Amino acid sequence: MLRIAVPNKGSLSEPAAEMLAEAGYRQRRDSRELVLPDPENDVEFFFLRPRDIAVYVGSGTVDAGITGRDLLIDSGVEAVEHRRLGFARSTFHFAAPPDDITSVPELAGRRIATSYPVLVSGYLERHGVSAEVVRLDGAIESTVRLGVADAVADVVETGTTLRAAGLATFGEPILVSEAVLIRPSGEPRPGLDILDRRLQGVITAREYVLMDYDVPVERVERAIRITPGLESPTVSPLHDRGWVAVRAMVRRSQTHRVMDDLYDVGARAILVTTIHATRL
Ligand SMILES: Nc1ncnc2c1ncn2[C@@H]1O[C@H](COP(=O)(O)OP(=O)(O)OP(=O)(O)O)[C@@H](O)[C@H]1O
Ligand SMILES: O=P(O)(O)OC[C@H]1O[C@H](OP(=O)(O)OP(=O)(O)O)[C@H](O)[C@@H]1O
Ligand SMILES: [Mg+2]
Repeated sequence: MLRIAVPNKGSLSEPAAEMLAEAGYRQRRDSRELVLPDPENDVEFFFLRPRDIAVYVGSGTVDAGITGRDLLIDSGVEAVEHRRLGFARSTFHFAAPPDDITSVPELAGRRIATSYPVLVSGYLERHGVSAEVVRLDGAIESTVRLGVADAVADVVETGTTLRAAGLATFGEPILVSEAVLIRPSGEPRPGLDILDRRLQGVITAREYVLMDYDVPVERVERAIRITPGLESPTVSPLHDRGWVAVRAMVRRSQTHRVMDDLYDVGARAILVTTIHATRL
């Protein structure tokens, strides 16, 4: 049985559970369940604190885990990022009151509050800046107002929390993060390939839509240049010999541009369908 660590709380927990359910795995019914065997799929889930997951994976106690790239790096543990999962996207930034600090060199000798001390210290060291790192568990944005720090280093998604605290980011992002599947270093454990293929299937199903349309035979080559599909689009005859039907996968983010372009070359009855699952 493949042992998989899954976040039990926080921002990663719900989207991770959703992705696993879409990949055909059992879901826990109660958020207090700590272990969930899924014998039908030959896996066992362990619900753990997101911050601890890298530690369990690094030591080989579990065979794989879902966590954030920022948490993996901050753990300092040797575990391998096996696949990006495309949710819980964020950037990790320095921020401070804009009338005080606006560049990384200005952090020298100042106090920086963060929940990610290893990640931040590593960055400062690489940039030759010597500053005091103050480790706190959360609500980092409040620390400047409360006088325990001069700047912060924290997760930024929309920037709303920073703005509300009167702070502004400066410098390049310290890290671009998202949820990732991690595994112990060395050879992947047997069974990881199946989990990985299933998760990849969910990611693809989310990233693509299925597009169907009819197009006059003499314009089909032009239409297909707009929707080349993943390997090659399906072209089927219609009852009216002058037309064919085409089916292809299209990037979700491109849906409307592609429909406009198809319409312009003469395609009609353009239909878009959501994909539930894929195995490529
Ligand atoms: N607002 C957010 N948007 C996207 N990702 C986020 C956000 N907040 C935290 N994360 C990500 O969640 C992971 C941290 O999860 P963790 O559960 O430790 O903290 P949390 O989500 O802030 O939960 P809590 O503060 O409720 O304990 C990191 O990978 C981080 O990048
Ligand atoms: O850029 P935003 O969209 O505002 O999101 C970023 C905020 O979200 C998270 O905080 P969370 O709500 O988890 O509280 P915490 O600081 O107590 O962890 C993170 O730590 C930031 O504070
Ligand atoms: Mg938080």
